[in-house]
Amino acid sequence: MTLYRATVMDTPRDPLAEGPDALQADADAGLLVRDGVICARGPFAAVAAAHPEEEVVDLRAGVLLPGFVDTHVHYPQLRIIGGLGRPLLDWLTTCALPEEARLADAAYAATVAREFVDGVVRAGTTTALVFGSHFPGATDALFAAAEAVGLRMTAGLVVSDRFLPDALLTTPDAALAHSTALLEKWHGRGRLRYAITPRFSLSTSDAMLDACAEVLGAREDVWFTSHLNENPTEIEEVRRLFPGAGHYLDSYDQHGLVTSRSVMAHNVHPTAHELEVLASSGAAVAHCPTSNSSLGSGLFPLAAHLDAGVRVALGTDVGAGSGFCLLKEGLQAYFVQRLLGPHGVDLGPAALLHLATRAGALALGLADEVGDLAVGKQFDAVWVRPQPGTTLDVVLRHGADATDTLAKIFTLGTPSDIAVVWVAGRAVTGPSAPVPPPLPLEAA
Ligand SMILES: Nc1nc2[nH]cnc2c(=O)[nH]1
Ligand SMILES: [Zn+2]
Repeated sequence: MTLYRATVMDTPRDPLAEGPDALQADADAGLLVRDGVICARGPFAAVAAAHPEEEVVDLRAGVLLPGFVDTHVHYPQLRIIGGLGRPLLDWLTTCALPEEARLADAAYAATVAREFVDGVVRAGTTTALVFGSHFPGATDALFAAAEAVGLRMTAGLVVSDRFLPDALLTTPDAALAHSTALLEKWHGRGRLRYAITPRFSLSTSDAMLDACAEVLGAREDVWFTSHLNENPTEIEEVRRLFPGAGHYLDSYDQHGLVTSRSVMAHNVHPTAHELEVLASSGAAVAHCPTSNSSLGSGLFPLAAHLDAGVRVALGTDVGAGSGFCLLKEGLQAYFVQRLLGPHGVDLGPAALLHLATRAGALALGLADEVGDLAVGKQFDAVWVRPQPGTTLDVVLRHGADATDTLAKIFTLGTPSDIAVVWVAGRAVTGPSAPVPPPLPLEAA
């Protein structure tokens, strides 16, 4: 067993529903971890007195937070982060899809998979819902890389049968066969799960969405993810392609793909009826604010989602998003709501922490295991410990209170301020993390 001594902050209750007091902030707390699970939490002196023989890890020089949960990120897009200045469909054609085609090369895909998982955990993400590749071998490499590092990951083969370059297309039969094979190999293995992943309605026929529904229907515990209502031109095209659908969400819903195990990315331009359907089905929305800002997709109507009772969490949407760190997404979510003026939601630091952690765990059906640092949860955690002398280090020493400290972490924090990341009690970054084999200098 290990006894961690730290300032601990988490949000087992929802500050958006209950107000900023829902922030749980414990100065000089003791967290006792056995077999990766938190088995005691309280004032350090009390926990230490009850367990005098345990090894103590002193983390008082920083702040301990729950591991971040990224509910929307694309593995094949790591190397094209930074493609600024284009709207969605132009960006896809120019930046994303040519790079995604390169993952046909198994060696290239394996290298990118390792770079991706490494980048994700270094940013403090311990749980992620990941868009895989259009290629089964490359998606297999992603699962293997996540397993090697220990990332808690839900992912799947991305499937499409129209609109994209030929190299990225498949048929409904092949999609069914390859998805099923990957699902059978990886779903439920350690911390890995499978998600059915049609790219978006624009690139999938009704027959392909039927194939997706067949895989989803075969298992109770498999997940579904796709894109929704991101950009006005995209929405118009979907309307044209699915004349029988009442709206964009309906193009999925008509195939039984909108359930409490569905996570829909973006939803920047929803109709009232779509919000009703999302709420009544229990589906969640992955809000990706740096992506929405970079592509000029729009200002996310968070208030409308919350008023309708739709579950919302955060996603980085790399490579349209600007990096893997949920701290930056939290800050950008805050900015977007500010820019909405009276229509924006007042996102305080506690709400940002909730969106970056427990809200994601709830969206992924994992809130009994992760998302906060309560007794009984997995020890998935990040230790925010900036290098001495950095601006974050300086301002953290002058935080007025816990909320102010958290505000400073979201405002200034970057992956380089995250000193250690644990998944299920095991360090996956930091000094005691296993050293992965070196990457080749040049991709094959
Ligand atoms: N942001 C984003 N939207 C998409 N819609 C379909 N594919 C994508 C993608 O790769 N990124
Ligand atoms: Zn996306």
